[in-house]
Amino acid sequence: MARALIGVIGGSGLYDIQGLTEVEEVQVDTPFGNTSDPIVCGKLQGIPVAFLARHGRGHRLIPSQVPYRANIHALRQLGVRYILSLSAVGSLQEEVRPLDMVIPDQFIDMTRKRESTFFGDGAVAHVSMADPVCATVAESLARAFDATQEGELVQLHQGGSYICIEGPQFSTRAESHWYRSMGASVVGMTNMPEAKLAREAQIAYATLAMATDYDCWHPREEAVTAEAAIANLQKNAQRAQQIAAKAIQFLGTEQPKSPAHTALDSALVTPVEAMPEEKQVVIKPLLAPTEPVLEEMEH
Ligand SMILES: CSC[C@H]1O[C@H](OP(=O)(O)O)[C@H](O)[C@@H]1O
Ligand SMILES: Nc1ncnc2[nH]cnc12
Repeated sequence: MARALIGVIGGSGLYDIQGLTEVEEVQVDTPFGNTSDPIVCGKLQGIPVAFLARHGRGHRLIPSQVPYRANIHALRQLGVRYILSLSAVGSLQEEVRPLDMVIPDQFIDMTRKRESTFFGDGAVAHVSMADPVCATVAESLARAFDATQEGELVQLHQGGSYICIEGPQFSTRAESHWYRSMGASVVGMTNMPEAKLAREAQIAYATLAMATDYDCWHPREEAVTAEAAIANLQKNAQRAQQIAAKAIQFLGTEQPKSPAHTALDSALVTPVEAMPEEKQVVIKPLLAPTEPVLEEMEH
């Protein structure tokens, strides 16, 4: 099976990754069925990458229907140690203007209808979500933003909370004001439980969030529509590709250690041998060492 070091999950408006060579599409078998779309594996500047369109190519899946567990399990099976998530978001703060980019360092999970763990059914673990974003992956995105800047007005905001709603409807005005009162920076519909599952899979995760609108709280701006959000996202799509490529280069050459890589060391309560056999099939791949991928790359 193709192996990858870095996974890129492309959100709204980002259905492929440019510049991949040695491309191979794979349908990974998972205990949770199919991924959102076949995973596109290939190399970017010699670094093995796996790209997954979160909503499928053609944007067929609403946020509640994205098979988050299948997606993360499949990426882990491919050997992925770092995930770059690319996402459209609404801005909840005046200074985060539409077209600006944000690298959140926190998430608030307001989703209600999603399977959000690999555990249960005879296997118990409690991973820490105190710092849900890998600081090193976030840093690689920030460095990539700086390295690809061409004097444009797009600003990067480092840090801030991404509040994840169930969707697919956008928020009511009352909700939007409420999220602002919580101090959240941006609102989206997909990064939870994705980030939780990445942590359970011991994958370092960070998001490049692209502000497309002011949601519906702003006194002088129109309430968001999907049409307007996607139009603004498309203005940033090329830049997002450049940032992702550069971050992949940094991560691929530096291969930093992340606390996420050992998240289960202090979290696993049930010994693997005590788990029911069908559960071991789910959990063992999350515990498997990823080092062989790195060794292969060095030769
Ligand atoms: C079309 S705007 C709303 C849509 O875009 C975001 O998705 P993603 O994070 O995959 O870019 C947002 O969460 C909604 O699903
Ligand atoms: N205002 C908004 N709310 C939720 N998800 C979004 N994605 C882009 N804009 C959004």
